[in-house]
Amino acid sequence: MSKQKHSFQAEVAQLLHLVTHSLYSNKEIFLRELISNASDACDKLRFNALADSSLYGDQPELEVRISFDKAAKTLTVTDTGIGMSREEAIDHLGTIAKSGTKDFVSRLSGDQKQDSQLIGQFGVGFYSGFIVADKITVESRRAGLPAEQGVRWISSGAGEFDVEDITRAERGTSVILHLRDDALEYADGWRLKELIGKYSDHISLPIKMEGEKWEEGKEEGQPGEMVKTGEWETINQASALWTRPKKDISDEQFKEFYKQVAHDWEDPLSWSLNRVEGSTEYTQLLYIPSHAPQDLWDRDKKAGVKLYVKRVFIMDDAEQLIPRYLRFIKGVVDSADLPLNVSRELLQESRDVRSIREGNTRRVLSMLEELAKTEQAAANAPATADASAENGAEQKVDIGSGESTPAPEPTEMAEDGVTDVVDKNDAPTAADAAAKFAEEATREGKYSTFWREFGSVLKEGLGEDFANRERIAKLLRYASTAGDAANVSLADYKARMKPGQKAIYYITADTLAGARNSPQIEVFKKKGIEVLLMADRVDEWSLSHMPDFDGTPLQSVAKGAVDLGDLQDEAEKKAAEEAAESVKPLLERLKEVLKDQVEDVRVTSRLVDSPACLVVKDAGMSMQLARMLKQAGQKVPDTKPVLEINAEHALVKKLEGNDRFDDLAHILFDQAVLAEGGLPEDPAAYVRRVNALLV
Ligand SMILES: Nc1ncnc2c1ncn2[C@@H]1O[C@H](COP(=O)(O)OP(=O)(O)OP(=O)(O)O)[C@@H](O)[C@H]1O
Repeated sequence: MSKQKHSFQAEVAQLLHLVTHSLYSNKEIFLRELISNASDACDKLRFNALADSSLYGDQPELEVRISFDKAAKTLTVTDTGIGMSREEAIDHLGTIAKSGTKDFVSRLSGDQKQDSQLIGQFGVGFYSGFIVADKITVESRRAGLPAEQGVRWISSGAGEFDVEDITRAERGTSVILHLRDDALEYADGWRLKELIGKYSDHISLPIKMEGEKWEEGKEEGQPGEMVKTGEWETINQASALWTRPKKDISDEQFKEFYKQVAHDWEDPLSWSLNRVEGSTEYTQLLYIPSHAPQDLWDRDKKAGVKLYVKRVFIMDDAEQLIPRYLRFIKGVVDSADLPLNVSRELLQESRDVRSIREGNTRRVLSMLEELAKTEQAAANAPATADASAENGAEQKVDIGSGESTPAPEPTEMAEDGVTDVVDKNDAPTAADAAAKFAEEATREGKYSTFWREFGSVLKEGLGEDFANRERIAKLLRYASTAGDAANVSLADYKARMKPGQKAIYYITADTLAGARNSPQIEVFKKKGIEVLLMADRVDEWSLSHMPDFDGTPLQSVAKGAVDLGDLQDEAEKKAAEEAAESVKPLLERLKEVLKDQVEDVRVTSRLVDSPACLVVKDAGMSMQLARMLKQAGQKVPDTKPVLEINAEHALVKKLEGNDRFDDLAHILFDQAVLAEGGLPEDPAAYVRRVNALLV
């Protein structure tokens, strides 16, 4: 087929524009991205060849070659991987298949600072070539196709690309970058070797470059030069990182490996490498990222743990290896026991896989406990204590058996992971944004960073992982009435409980401000009883799976009548009983007027400044959760709330004998709905009634 012009998918064109404009100051990452694609392509071939070894043809080696031509101003990355057919080149290099891309591009604002931060989190893969090249030629042949079915793809990154058929003797792909004049430093052997060492040393494939040697000038006075020897030399260590002894792996290498497997630009918060022996044998290298991906809330999103069997890549995102509530974890599991031809279906049934998943879960929980402990220790330490701990030093867990408690290594100062920021236009860049993020993460403490980014997902574990519920419970953090911080653990709360207090009190609302100012907690505030404030969508659901913590029941203050038990003195109890008695006729009248809206009307001692509030029955679903489910289009049982009134309040006292009783009763109810975060059923009627009072 002859040459054909194609247009990029709209999002690709937009992304390309941003890539070349926003990532300018960290341009060298393009090499990591291209080598990483080359390595993925080799992994894919190796995997497909398990079923069909003829795919190797007469070219059994899997390798990456990097070459450059100073005179032609080109840099070429060639791999002997799976390659691409014509259709694949059009599809894969002209569209972005990643989920969340549309959403991602729609969030780009045109503001360079914000956008570069977003791009940094998204990862740009192949397109990063355009940071240093004004034209890219890709030549490829898919494994198994004849030489005449090669393809050439050419684009200058401006909206269109050309595709034509070529004859290509070798299987695999060559990406030829036509370097921009300000990127000629990458047509240099030393510079390339330095970058390969920095970014790709951990890749298990050999990355080769043609050797060079110094040759003196042939005639007197003529300068000497480096000339190519024609021999290809392997530049990297070419052994999978997780197979090396821990002591031989530097922090930089761990971080680089993370960036490759997670497609992230920022350093991880923590990692753990372990060789597990026992009934099933495997190596796990797990990372906790430092920020949430775009699609964290997609519960069907595949987990980010890659499966290898005896060093052979089997699949990305093997969801069976990690429970869903830990879907943010990235890394690699290399099993010694699973068969090479293992399928996703087989994984579901495998006992080995179950025990790997349990081992991974325990390991991640240990890593989180370690982060929390370090942060707590730093917070408790006097100001002069070990500065490295306060600075959010790296958290690493030593290699060892999977069942051992991970021992943190001696700590070092955290690095920002960005070494070469050359800010050309004074504009903030992805690298700046990453550095700023790292600085913030350091300041707030790593566990707090983790909690801010992933806490809501971890909470799902209360309902999903019964066996580890207690460990998860200890990792929970909430805002509370005791202060402004949102890092109160249940253990902290328990330690501060008042004498006689029998429950851990909490309230859920649509927002933290709503929870903090809720009438339902007035008496708690007055008495100085701490209440945990929750505004996460998963809070109520997750807590329904945790009736108690460490033997103390958890009690929603918005459910059931408030019973402060021993926290109320005799005089208070007596006053409450008397008040209830005296307003009985009023309650009856209110019940009659509001019978369509409420289940019951009763007097409460929980209110101090407000006239009324709404609660649900003990086992009922909170109104907030019911609202949320309704919004999500789900069926919710039609239960009515209970209206509780404050017999001491002037408005309530005014009700008695008032000739506008019915209107006031409705206003009282609607205001309680508003205070709880809802909307009156008939807002216009509410406004009319209030206006009638105002004139
Ligand atoms: N060297 C290569 N050999 C074969 N296919 C390739 C090669 N480079 C890219 N591709 C194909 O092009 C697709 C797009 O590559 P790109 O780097 O943009 O995204 P990605 O690798 O899927 O994701 P990421 O942005 O996370 O790296 C790849 O998924 C792959 O199918």
